[in-house]
Amino acid sequence: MGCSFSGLNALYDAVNGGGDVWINENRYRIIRQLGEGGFAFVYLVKEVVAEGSVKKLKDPSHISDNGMYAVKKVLIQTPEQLELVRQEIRVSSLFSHPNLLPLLDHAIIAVKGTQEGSWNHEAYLLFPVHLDGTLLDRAKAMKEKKEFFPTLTVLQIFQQLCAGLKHMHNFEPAYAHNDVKPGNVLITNRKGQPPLAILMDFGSAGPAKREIRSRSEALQLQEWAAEHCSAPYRAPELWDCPSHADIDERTDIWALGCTLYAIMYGMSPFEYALGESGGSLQLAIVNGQIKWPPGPNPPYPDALHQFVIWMLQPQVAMRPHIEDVIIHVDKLLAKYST
Ligand SMILES: Nc1ncnc2c1ncn2[C@@H]1O[C@H](COP(=O)(O)OP(=O)(O)OP(=O)(O)O)[C@@H](O)[C@H]1O
Repeated sequence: MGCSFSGLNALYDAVNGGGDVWINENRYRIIRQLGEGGFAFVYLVKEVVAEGSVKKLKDPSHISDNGMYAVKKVLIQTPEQLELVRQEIRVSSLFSHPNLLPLLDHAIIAVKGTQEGSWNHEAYLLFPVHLDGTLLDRAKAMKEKKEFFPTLTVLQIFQQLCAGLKHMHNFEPAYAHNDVKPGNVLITNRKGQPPLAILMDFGSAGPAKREIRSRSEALQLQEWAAEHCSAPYRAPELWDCPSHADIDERTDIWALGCTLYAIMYGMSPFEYALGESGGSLQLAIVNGQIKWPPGPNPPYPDALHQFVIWMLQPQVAMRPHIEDVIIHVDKLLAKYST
């Protein structure tokens, strides 16, 4: 799926009252908005099939039975934003795994800017739609109701995230997702099966290994991380990077540890610092100061708490790789599924 760039490839259909989007040869009717991000809106769309026409998606295994999809519209105002979207498209196209959201089609178009003679761009990215929302929505709703996922469900969701990440970490060269968090996991309920967990949003993903060899490289990395890696899930080495450091995909393992905690308790283990007067998220993270919910009789066995602590090693050299994490989650699943 190469990066197409043409005013003809996709165009917002003004003639039809702005209700339709074209992505290459396929036309989609916008049903409603599903969510929004920094410069993006995500819509539920239904494919408009002209009589006698045949659906032309590159990978026919992703053709939806009911014609429903998600379209992400990204507003692009600077060359840097255009390069970021192109990067997201390139990276998304690299992977094919049941726990990673596939990019089905895309188009980038030029649109007239507000100033006379100026041009901006819009990107349209087509994905399978998952209408049950994100892990963040679910974990927050449960927290409000003071409910908890059963231990087995926590592990089943977590195992799927690990499987998706392993696919990225084992890529040649290794890729890091760089923004693993509950808001980037789509959760779908399935009858008689554990919920399906799918990692999405590859806007921050890239080759994982970086050799930092000077103060200015370290500061550049911190600046990049401040923009791309959500603060409560950001690894210590991305907050306070030494002038000589070998960064690798274990930044994702840190975020994964925070995400396991969030599946249980609805927030990052460091988010408490934001609510404390004089509290500092960065200090809590670089010192690895996890706060567990107070009170006796925690809803989860100590083995799950220890699992989180093991992934949240502030020193990268001590932090496990994805293969180690998978061995451990498999062991816990065997233990708690009986
Ligand atoms: N395939 C999908 N199916 C259903 N809902 C989706 C889908 N993709 C995205 N969404 C919804 O749209 C929201 C924003 O999507 P996404 O995270 O990709 O945008 P973003 O601009 O990269 O966001 P952020 O600024 O948080 O990184 C998600 O939180 C989710 O609620």
